[in-house]
Amino acid sequence: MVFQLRFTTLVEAPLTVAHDVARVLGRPWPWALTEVSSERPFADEFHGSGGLMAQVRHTRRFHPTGAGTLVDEQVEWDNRVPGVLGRLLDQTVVRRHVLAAMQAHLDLFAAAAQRRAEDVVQVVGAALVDGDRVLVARRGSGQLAGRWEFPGGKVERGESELAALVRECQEELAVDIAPQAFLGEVPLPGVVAGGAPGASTLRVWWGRVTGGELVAHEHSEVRWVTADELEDLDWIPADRPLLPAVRALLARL
Ligand SMILES: Nc1nc2c([nH]c(=O)n2[C@H]2C[C@H](O)[C@@H](COP(=O)(O)OP(=O)(O)OP(=O)(O)O)O2)c(=O)[nH]1
Repeated sequence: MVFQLRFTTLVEAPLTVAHDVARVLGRPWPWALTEVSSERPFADEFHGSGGLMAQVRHTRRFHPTGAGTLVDEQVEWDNRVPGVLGRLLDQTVVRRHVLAAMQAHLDLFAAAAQRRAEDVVQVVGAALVDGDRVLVARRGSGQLAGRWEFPGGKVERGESELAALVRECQEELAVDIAPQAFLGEVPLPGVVAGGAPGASTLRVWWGRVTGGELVAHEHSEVRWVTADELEDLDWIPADRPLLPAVRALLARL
């Protein structure tokens, strides 16, 4: 008979940090587990067995949200003792042990991930929408010059993500914006602002222009494009996984 418990934790950290800290902390089981799959920074799965639990299956999924990373964990196990006695043992001993161990583990994890996030540079991007079009910007200089991106930039220490988004749009485009909702998050490869390789992510919010005259202060070009024109642009490769969410947004507005 298979027993299971599910745990959901909201961690104030980007996807990469939540995933990496979770992996450093491991799992709260006193025996070794074998990695079955790992897809950084979205999921991992470990199997093992020990104590009263046979065939433990522990899966974790990391979902980006506007408030941080939602970590969805499932612990499944089979009891070594069959039948009614096994069910009784599960209710009185095993389940309580799993709950207590996971609770302590998750509290530690959430605090550690939040602390680690303070040292990781966060990049924010704005998908600015007008009617059925979204504003895209072509990077004017640097290694990624000529590639298309969402206007935005690095969040400064002590600054909120949305304050950074508003500031960057003012600096880069000379417009006031009203952020509307979180759209998605992708890991950024390589080093961002001298941080650890692969530690930063780009978190994109959609919004509307509420004032100002659009001027490309830092980009070589800005363009309002429809959903059908998105795919053909020469995007920064890291941004491509965000395009389905932008298309879906334009379709439903
Ligand atoms: N703004 C933006 N940056 C992106 C996107 N995709 C992507 O990989 N990046 C990367 C490029 C850079 O390594 C980093 C953002 O840095 P940035 O140079 O725009 O930041 P910033 O405006 O704060 O610039 P600065 O202080 O260095 O002048 O994120 C995107 O869609 N928008």
